[in-house]
Amino acid sequence: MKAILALEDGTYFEGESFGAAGEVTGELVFNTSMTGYQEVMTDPSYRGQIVTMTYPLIGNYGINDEDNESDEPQVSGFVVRESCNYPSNWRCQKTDEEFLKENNVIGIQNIDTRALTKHIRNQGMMQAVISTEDLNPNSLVQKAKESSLSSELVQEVTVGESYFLQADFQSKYHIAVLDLGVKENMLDSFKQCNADLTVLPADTTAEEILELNPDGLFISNGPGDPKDNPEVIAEVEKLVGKLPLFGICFGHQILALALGADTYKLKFGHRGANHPVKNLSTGQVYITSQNHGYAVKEESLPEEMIVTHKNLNDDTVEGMKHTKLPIFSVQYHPEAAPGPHDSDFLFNKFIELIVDSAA
Ligand SMILES: NC(=O)CC[C@H](N)C(=O)O
Repeated sequence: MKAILALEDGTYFEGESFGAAGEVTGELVFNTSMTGYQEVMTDPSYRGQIVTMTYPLIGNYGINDEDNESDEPQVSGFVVRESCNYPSNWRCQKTDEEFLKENNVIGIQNIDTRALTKHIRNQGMMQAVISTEDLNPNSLVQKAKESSLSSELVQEVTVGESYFLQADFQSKYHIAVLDLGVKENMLDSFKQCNADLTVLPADTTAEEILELNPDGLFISNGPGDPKDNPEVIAEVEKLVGKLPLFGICFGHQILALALGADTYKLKFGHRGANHPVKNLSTGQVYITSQNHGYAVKEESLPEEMIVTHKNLNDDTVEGMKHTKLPIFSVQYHPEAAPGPHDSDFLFNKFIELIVDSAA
């Protein structure tokens, strides 16, 4: 079945429907990871976005029940050059197309994803629409223009009720997790560090968090513009100086805003599994997994916050820490699902910070 991908600037691409039929709008972004399409599809940070995979063959090892980063696919739409109909892997349970179809996610294939990506790199991220129903490019461009990224994406992905998770081995620490769209693999990473977790809805207040008496608070990844969440930022601000704090990606941005700094939107973001990040104090470079469209403004950081990491591609802030309090955060994804495991140790680093600050 024919499908069209149309962008708000008037550009459009004809392709073939794959996954569910219908029509969907979203912010068009690209991801350069060669593997990990299942983790990308199910990462709640992609809520509201149409994701283009730049690697040309997607789906070749299929989909399994274990690698999801959340309960369902989160992307609004999925764009590929070619989806594989005959995946081959011992863990494979279904094809990517079956997965999208059964979860009602609209995909499009046979797209020149190289040309599309170059276009987004030049023009920046923008709203787009995929349709199998309306095949009139002019009307589709109009629909893309009229759409916008929702400001309530966190409410769509956060947990309804808090829940408890036990550490994989001996329980030694208790970490409160502010779930703004948390990826499963972040929870797994903490569980492997002897941490019990209480996962909390995004509207949990600072008082409620303190009542749990946790050893620290982890602020998770999440979708959309961090500034669309003033209530969350205000509650995190109240916890500065009260608990050890660690933020990843969206959590890093929320933490920066809570400390009085500012964030801004990047032109086309960082989404992929090989972004080089430099630790400014050791000079060591890590290859990191990333997925973000916003970043922290370096010059807006208060004096007590220092930049610890920078992206070697564009010199943007990738990590920060407080000079006196046990607070640090990174923009990249140490849990790396998908991606390299260079930065796994950061989960343990938070535990060490908790131990040190209690001593
Ligand atoms: N992975 C994330 O947490 C993404 C954070 C934020 N939504 C951004 O795009 O910058």
